[in-house]
Amino acid sequence: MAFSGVKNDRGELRILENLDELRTDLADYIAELSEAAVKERGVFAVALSGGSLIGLMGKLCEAPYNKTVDWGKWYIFWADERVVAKSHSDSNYKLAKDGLLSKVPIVPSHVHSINDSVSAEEAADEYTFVIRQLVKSRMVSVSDISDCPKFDLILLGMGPDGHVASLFPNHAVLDEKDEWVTFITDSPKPPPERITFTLPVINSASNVAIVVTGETKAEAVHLAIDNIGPDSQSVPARLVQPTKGKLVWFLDKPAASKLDSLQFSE
Ligand SMILES: O=C1O[C@H](COP(=O)(O)O)[C@@H](O)[C@H](O)[C@H]1O
Repeated sequence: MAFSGVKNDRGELRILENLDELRTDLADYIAELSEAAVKERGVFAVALSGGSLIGLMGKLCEAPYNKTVDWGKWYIFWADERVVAKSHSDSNYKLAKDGLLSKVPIVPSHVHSINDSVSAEEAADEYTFVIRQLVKSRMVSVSDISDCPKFDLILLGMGPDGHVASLFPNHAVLDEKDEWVTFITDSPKPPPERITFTLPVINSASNVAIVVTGETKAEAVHLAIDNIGPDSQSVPARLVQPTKGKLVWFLDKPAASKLDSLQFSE
């Protein structure tokens, strides 16, 4: 690892030498959280994102994780989803199914994807209802300081504009305080219609990981993590601040290249 430590109030930073190291560290981290949650609660409720994240989770499909992780106890959700058919190449569900879920023994009824045959608004409402039922049965915990669900882990990627889930810069969706899951129909990144966890839900999780690679995202990483004043407030990733949970950043060296004053151990 090139650097590991805590950076101001922005959580733990893990900067990895290369993508292979990042994939291994991420798999270890997820496997450890899964083991701890299963020991404590009997289940592991994890929300995925789309994009590059799924490929970076690939080691979980390999030994030893494919055998040692208690896959039967996993409950899968999406922190955001594109409102397209599940068979569409833009679907975050399809991405995760092809790249991860079809390769490990997850129980199909534990996979909670959105209804792809209704409007974005209906899909967000139905998804909220699904999560509510699972909170009632305690498959998903509940926050002790709000009525929000408390996922064991929410895994986020970040776009070059600093968006996380489908929370885009300067979008009204960033101000949503009442809903758990909301929708947008004007995403600046196609496809336009999406559902997304809101900031209160993301910030109620026990653990949040933001996984970012590549130089094209270095400026957004700098704005999201370093103390640089008002400019940074428009970066959605900066608004990820778990109230009681733990935030960990997984970065490769190019993504971390614009961070202030970090000493890399070569
Ligand atoms: O559109 C989306 O983009 C982000 C970032 O994707 P990446 O490919 O740049 O990592 C992703 O986290 C989100 O789930 C997705 O819907």
